[in-house]
Amino acid sequence: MKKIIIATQNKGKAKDFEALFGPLGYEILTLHDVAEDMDVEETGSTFEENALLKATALANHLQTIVIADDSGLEIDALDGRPGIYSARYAGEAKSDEANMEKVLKELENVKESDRTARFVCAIAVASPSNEPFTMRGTCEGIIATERKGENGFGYDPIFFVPAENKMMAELTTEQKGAISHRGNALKKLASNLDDLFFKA
Ligand SMILES: O=c1[nH]c(=O)c2ncn([C@@H]3O[C@H](COP(=O)(O)OP(=O)(O)OP(=O)(O)O)[C@@H](O)[C@H]3O)c2[nH]1
Ligand SMILES: [Mg+2]
Repeated sequence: MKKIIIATQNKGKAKDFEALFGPLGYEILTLHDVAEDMDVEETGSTFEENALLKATALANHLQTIVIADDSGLEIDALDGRPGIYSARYAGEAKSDEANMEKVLKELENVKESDRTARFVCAIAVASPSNEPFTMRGTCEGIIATERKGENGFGYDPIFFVPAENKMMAELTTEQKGAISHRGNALKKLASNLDDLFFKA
């Protein structure tokens, strides 16, 4: 099977990528498979900058083409926070539970019509020989007042998707891929994956 390397430590993201790329005939490898110790500091000020940092570091290390994903949740009532700090919003432990708790508390007195938010995903593709590039996908939603659903990761249990009338964590991985920020960013790539990764 053709292999695609994703520069991520996040197992939830890896699952999303598998659902998106598996049906197209690709196997997903992550940092856990190819460079267990690699931890790139996310010092950029945008999703794109951080995705490029992660992708170029691993592409240089492995001398092959790789993908990275930098993503997060922008909440309008919080002026776009947690944004690029989504993974560590409640501290360096990167706890999904603590992050959701913090968001719910900050929105305690915010009414439903003001709880609009979006997931943003920047995908970067880097290789030893070509200029790296990025693409972005988004997914609009509303922050609920309590958790619901068992699937997904991160803030999925508190992110209501009006288009599906369900929480993100109530969707299967395949359903999430069809409408998510990650899926939307990757759609732009999927049609020329073979050209990019497996040129003869
Ligand atoms: O509910 C969610 N559904 C999603 O689909 C989603 N995508 C991103 N996020 C949040 O944003 C952080 C990314 O931060 P991030 O891009 O730095 O990734 P990360 O640090 O988790 O792993 P890595 O890829 O950097 O190794 C994640 O941890 C999550 O908190 C999501 N939450
Ligand atoms: Mg990260």
